[in-house]
Amino acid sequence: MKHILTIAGSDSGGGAGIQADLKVISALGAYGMTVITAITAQNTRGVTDVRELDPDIVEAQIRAVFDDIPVHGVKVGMVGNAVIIERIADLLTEFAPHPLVIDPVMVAQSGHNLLASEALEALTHRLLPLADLITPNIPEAEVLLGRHIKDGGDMKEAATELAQRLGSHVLVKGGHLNGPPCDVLSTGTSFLGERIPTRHTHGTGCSLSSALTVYLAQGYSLEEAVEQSKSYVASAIQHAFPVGKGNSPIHHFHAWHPSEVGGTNHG
Ligand SMILES: Nc1ncnc2c1ncn2[C@@H]1O[C@H](COP(=O)(O)OP(=O)(O)OP(=O)(O)O)[C@@H](O)[C@H]1O
Ligand SMILES: Cc1ncc(COP(=O)(O)O)c(N)n1
Repeated sequence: MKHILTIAGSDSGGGAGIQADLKVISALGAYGMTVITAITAQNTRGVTDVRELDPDIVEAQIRAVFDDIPVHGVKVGMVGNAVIIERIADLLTEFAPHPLVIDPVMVAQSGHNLLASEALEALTHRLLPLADLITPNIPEAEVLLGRHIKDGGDMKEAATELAQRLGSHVLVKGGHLNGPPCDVLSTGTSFLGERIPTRHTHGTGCSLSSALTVYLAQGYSLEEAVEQSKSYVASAIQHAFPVGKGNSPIHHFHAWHPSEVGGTNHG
């Protein structure tokens, strides 16, 4: 059983962030550990408040895990601000865990900012270069590159250029473009899926990066890990059921408890 650590923000609604990560890690047969960087007051309708934690308690959590428990893979999600980023980067340099998957979370699906604007510099120069794999969605890749991405060709160029700049593999996720969702890896491989017509996709990005961390830790190749993770997330979207009045999370434990209402356009 692999031990996987997620360093991310808490989502009180249970659909994204630390809560989604822990569900994915457990559903895919690994042991999950958590370092919380920020607490969000959040539900299926949006984020109403955010508190970033003191970097000392972020550091204490990371040290508590690494001092005692073998870590077989780390995923990083919402990191909040530059001071927390610097601290995490120092500690990940010290402990050097692999695989290290970083989801450069910037804005929640609901539109709330999850990364301070002054933190971009620290993210790109201190944290992202430590990653084995970075998983930006299209708006995040646009911010990292400083240009617009409008189609599959642009996504391919973006993945290759970011990989060269940051010295890691990059998976640009295509959920935000119209049509069948296609994710593009910096190795040149594209992963085409079928678009499931539902608004219940809260936490898909968090879930994909957690799944990638587990599969890579379990010894899958990069391409296999993307294939498996995409297929897991697609099934979880397919089985999503409404839990609130807004955009509900995906169903992480669909393999054990298939939902009867899961599927399309409900809610
Ligand atoms: N409606 C959909 N049907 C099938 N797959 C989807 C759908 N929407 C997104 N995906 C897939 O889910 C994963 C996450 O993609 P997306 O581009 O939405 O990332 P994200 O914006 O970080 O996620 P989030 O929506 O949680 O912010 C990708 O593998 C993408 O292809
Ligand atoms: C704590 C936390 N981390 C990440 C996300 C992004 O997920 P989404 O884009 O699905 O809102 C979020 N909403 N909250």
